[in-house]
Amino acid sequence: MSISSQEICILPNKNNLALLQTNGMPGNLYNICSNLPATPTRLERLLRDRELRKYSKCLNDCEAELPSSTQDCFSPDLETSTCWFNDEELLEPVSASRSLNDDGERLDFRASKQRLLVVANRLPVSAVRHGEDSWQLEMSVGGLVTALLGVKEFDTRWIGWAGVNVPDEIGQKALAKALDEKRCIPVFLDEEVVHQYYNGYCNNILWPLFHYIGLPQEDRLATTRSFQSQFDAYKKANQLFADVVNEHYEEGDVVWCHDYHLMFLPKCLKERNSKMKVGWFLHTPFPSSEIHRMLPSRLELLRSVLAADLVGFHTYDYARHFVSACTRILGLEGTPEGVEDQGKLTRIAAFPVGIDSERFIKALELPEVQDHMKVLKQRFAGRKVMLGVDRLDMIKGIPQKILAFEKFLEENPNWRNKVVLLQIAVPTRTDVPEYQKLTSQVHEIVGRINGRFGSLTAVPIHHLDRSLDFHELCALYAVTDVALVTSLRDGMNLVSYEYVACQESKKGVLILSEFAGAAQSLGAGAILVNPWNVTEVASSIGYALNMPADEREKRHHHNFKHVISHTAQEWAATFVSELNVTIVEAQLRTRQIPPPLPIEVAVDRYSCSNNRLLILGFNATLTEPVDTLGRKDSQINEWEPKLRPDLQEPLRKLCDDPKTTVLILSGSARNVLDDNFSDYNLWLAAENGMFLRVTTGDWMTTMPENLSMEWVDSVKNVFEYFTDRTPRSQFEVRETSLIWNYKYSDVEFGRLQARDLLQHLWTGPISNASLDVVQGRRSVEVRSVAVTKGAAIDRILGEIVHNKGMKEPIDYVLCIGHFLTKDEDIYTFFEPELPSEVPASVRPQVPTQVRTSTAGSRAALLLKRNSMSAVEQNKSYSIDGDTLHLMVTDRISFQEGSSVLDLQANDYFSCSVARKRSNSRYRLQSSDEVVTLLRELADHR
Ligand SMILES: O=P(O)(O)OC[C@H]1O[C@H](O[C@H]2O[C@H](CO)[C@@H](O)[C@H](O)[C@H]2O)[C@H](O)[C@@H](O)[C@@H]1O
Ligand SMILES: O=c1ccn([C@@H]2O[C@H](COP(=O)(O)OP(=O)(O)O)[C@@H](O)[C@H]2O)c(=O)[nH]1
Repeated sequence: MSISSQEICILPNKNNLALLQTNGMPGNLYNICSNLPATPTRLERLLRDRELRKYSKCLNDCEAELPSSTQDCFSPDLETSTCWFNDEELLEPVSASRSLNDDGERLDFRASKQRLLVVANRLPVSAVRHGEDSWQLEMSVGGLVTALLGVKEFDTRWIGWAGVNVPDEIGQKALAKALDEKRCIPVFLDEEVVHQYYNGYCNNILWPLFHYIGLPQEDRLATTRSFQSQFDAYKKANQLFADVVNEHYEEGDVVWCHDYHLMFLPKCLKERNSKMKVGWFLHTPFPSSEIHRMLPSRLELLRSVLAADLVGFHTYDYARHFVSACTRILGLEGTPEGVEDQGKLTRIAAFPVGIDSERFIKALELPEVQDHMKVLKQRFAGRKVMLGVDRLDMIKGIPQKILAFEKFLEENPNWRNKVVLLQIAVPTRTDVPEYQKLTSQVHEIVGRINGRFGSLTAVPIHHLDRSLDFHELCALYAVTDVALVTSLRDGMNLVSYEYVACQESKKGVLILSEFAGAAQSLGAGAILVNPWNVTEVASSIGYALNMPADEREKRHHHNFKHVISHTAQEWAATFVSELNVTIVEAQLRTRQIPPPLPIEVAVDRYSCSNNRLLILGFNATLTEPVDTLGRKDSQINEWEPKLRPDLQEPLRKLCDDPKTTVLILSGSARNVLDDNFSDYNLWLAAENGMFLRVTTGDWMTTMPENLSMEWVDSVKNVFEYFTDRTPRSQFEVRETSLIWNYKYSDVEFGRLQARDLLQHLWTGPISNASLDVVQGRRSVEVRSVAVTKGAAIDRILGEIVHNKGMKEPIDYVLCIGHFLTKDEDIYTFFEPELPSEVPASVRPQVPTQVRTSTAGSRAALLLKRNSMSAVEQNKSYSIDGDTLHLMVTDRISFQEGSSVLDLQANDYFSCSVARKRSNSRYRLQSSDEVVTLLRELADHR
């Protein structure tokens, strides 16, 4: 067969090949291409990845059909790579993705597969020892193994625990060698660690909690006492996993950590190598933050997971719960993208797992499976068969299922000899007491019901306490009439997927718990039930058994389509692709994060200068950070920001230094600045610079004359409405702006209300006004477009220069603040490297490194040192109540060769405080660092 077959896929020709290559594909698909013409959006990148995956799969499919003679002509070294496990053998060779172009030239598209290190507590095989250095490997059972066995697109190695204690070196070496053939790498855990980490912390604490069973109740004191040692063992075990990963890691590898056993792993890995690409996926539900809050180690676990680049869950609900836990418990910012902490974004998303459906569908044709099917059909001839396949775990709701079946038999005597329930209950975690109790409980119920409804020749429930092999399982899935999945909570539940995959001919009915993740994907075709409602489950059994063929067909068709298109391969490829994209995005984003302020340099330049200007923001710069988590009732009274007590002394020293001018530039109202700074010798600029005073003088306004404030009343109405409806929110009416603040309210409710409030504003009072709506972290502010700190600064400077009678140009500027983006124009105002827009005719002559103004409105900066009268001539005053109005016009005459600002590039320090992204040159993490900085400056006169 020729491979140019267009029905199968679009094969590369010279043109689209060129396109792939210019995009850096596929050879360097996962490396950042610094010379990309334009940065594609995430969607574009993901779509491109998806296309490439389809494309590469297509090439593989085409190749599988190549005549051997065609295959032979490819170079043999391309054939050596091996791929991930297949069903029985675990390993199979992988072929290269190759093709011919239109001109018959051979193209090799098998980009070397990306190396993937899968790290999970359990390896896909469990080891059984047969002698000092002899091991037998058996497949492990569980959804995680099933899901990951379907992953074939990568050059994968699996790192995990082999489920056995191997204390001796000979045994360890022999096991490592046996596993190596299966591309598995063991992590050796000693018995005590396993007991405390796996049986204890993982399966007795995290597992029940994540499935809403809560923390152990019975022996509360013992659990409380052992909690810390179990958590210590958990961390130790995670570190052991990290050590093995580090040993095998190669640059560029993707490290994919799995499940609740390894929540600490992302942190361990990133601490050692921050460049490692780390993803973490949870196979269980992530519960509501109200449940997660109960965990004594709640903070540490969340923080460790957030060290990953990408965090994945089966469903949107679990992802939502996780984000909510991070906002409520850690006080971090949840965004549609994920969770942000100090500028670092951890992407959070849903990636519903699937199965390798083809494996199941093909297996049905195998003679062994056909034989099993025949035996089963004969064995249960004349009866309908219902199937349950679960690990014997309390989350699976096996007792509830059996009780519902009992109720059905009770209420439907006509069905008593006509239906049977086959329940496969695979023993699991048998060392944990809760699981041992469950086994006896289930046996007891089954015995009672069989005694009640059984006869000499038949029983209604066939209960098996063991696992089945793959062929037996497929046969069971194929011949049964109804599958009954009644999990009380379940991350996904792959049994339901497998059942659907095997029912193409019989079109059996799936009864599925609404508390399984699978309900979100198979809910349309399944009968959804609340497993706690035994009556509902019993009647659903009746409905399923009596369902007409056409309805069964429709329902099955719906689900079958989903199962064959949402496969394990697709799941893994999407996750890894998203992880790669996330890394690219993070690198693009870090470009917007300024570097930390080099405090020593800032201090050094300060001490070398003669006329310094310090511009300090107030809120979150000179105040204590708001502790959103430890909100105490008393704090609600502290709406007004307060200067940090530890800043009083350094600030006083700075203000009293004749070589230093301090300007507090804040959005706050005048009275707030008066209350905090009246005793200092400095300048106050309130309401974003619209009001100005030196503390020895009166307030004056720098407001532009034509500033319209007609909108205030209508915006006030909207703010009042939302304040009434949002507990602990508050609004403030300033003279030039209105601000609604919800920093003490419930974060999520506050954010919802803010969204709603914006809608009201945009569609109502401000729709035609020349206003800006500025969204802060926990606030919404409305102000006139003309009101910004950068717009006010030239007028302020003019007044300061004049008032102080400065004889020397300002040769050092430090401008620090937790400013809104709108106000960051203050940083650019002083930026020496910006091109000048001042007309050449009026531009003064300045040394080359010295800044020149960027706009005519910055005229005050360019005042001739000795002609302060120029300011005088262009200034007018008027008095309105207690406010002195200061009007500075731009009609200032310049003289060549001098300036009030003689600022070299390295004497200018713009610095954002506690902002994730900023246009400032530098950043400080919090006001604590501001304290350090100001103390240092104060000590250098
Ligand atoms: O290895 P064990 O401790 O005996 O437990 C077996 C596995 O159980 C859990 O599986 C989950 O993963 C499935 C696939 O994503 C999902 O469908 C199911 O709902 C989950 O319960 C556990 O998360 C795994 O770590 C265990 O290996
Ligand atoms: O005798 C058995 C019973 C179950 N399974 C497999 O165990 C997995 C169970 O996954 P599921 O997601 O339903 O639940 P989990 O056990 O992971 O909680 C499925 O892939 C089953 O095919 C198996 O291999 N042999």
